[in-house]
Amino acid sequence: MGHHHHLELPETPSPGYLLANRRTESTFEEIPVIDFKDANSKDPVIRRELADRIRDACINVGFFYLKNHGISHHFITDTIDAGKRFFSLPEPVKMELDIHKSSNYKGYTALLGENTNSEGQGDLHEGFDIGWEPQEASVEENAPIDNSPMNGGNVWPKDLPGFKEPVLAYYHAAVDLGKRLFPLFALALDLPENFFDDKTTKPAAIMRILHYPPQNLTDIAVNDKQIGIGAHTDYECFTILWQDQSGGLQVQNMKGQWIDAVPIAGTVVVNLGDQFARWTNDIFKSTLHRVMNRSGHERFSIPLFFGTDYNVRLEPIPSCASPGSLAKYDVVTAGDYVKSRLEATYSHSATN
Ligand SMILES: O=C(O)CCC(=O)C(=O)O
Ligand SMILES: [Fe+2]
Repeated sequence: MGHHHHLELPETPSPGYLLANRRTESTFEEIPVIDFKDANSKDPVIRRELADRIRDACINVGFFYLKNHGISHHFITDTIDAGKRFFSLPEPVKMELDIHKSSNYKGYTALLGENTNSEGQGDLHEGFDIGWEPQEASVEENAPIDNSPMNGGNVWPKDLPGFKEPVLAYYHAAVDLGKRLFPLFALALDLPENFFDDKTTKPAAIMRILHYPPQNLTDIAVNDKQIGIGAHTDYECFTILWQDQSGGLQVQNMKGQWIDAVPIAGTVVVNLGDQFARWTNDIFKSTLHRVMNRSGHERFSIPLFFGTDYNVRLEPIPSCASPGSLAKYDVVTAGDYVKSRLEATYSHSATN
């Protein structure tokens, strides 16, 4: 037969290296700690070694702790202090910033306002959400206009002096860390270090301050449908999560066991979200996690969800596609994906 008479598998620029090397049968019992001090190294061999450790965590766990992450301690404590002052305002004052009033999911989420696991009955936390905003009003007046579904500014509490500044300072410090992580994720995927640069031009980074009241132990036994945050995966590429010392974050391994992500002072948790799972055909894991605050006291955390620009299409990258294999996911834009997940999360508390 002639050499063009039968269907040929499409050529891909890379031989599905990561696909061939994944270890789907492995599971994890603990979450690795990765030292980020090497991220500054001028030596590409050292950066490569760091990327290899990150790759291993991304393929096998989807979670890792990062130490020497570069976010100054006072940015954290000042933001938690600000959050405590905000959450102790009277409920009607907080509800003036109700997230349901905003077209782009910014502002206040009341207790039970979210239902992160669709099988749950509402999450036992309250939260305050912001997105990109320059730190000083005078700079970046010409910041790129974002016409995506998530477009729009932040809302801030009136009459709460000293709130916005520390919160924005933390936001920018965490966004800077996110910008340093993207090149390492690229390396981990055998892509050029700058692969994500043109896909992350206007940081699609949503930050939350979360407050979990202590959860009554008896209630948990009776009703496991109302926990701090129901089992879910995150929606973006990755999340930079600061958690206080209360504990309660749990991560599901491939055997379905819940592994405690025990707080480790001086670290942040980094976990992958669905955008990376979609880029990589699930070779990078977007791992299920939840929070149950059984500490007996209040718990605070600060997740920052770091996605690509909302107009970027989530297409499988060559190192994660094998010739002729079907992509696991329909290609959608990052903005449409995040918005659809947020709609589902908040729909149960919508008033219309
Ligand atoms: O509070 C935490 O530790 C986790 C929060 C979380 O998973 C989320 O907001 O997506
Ligand atoms: Fe999460």
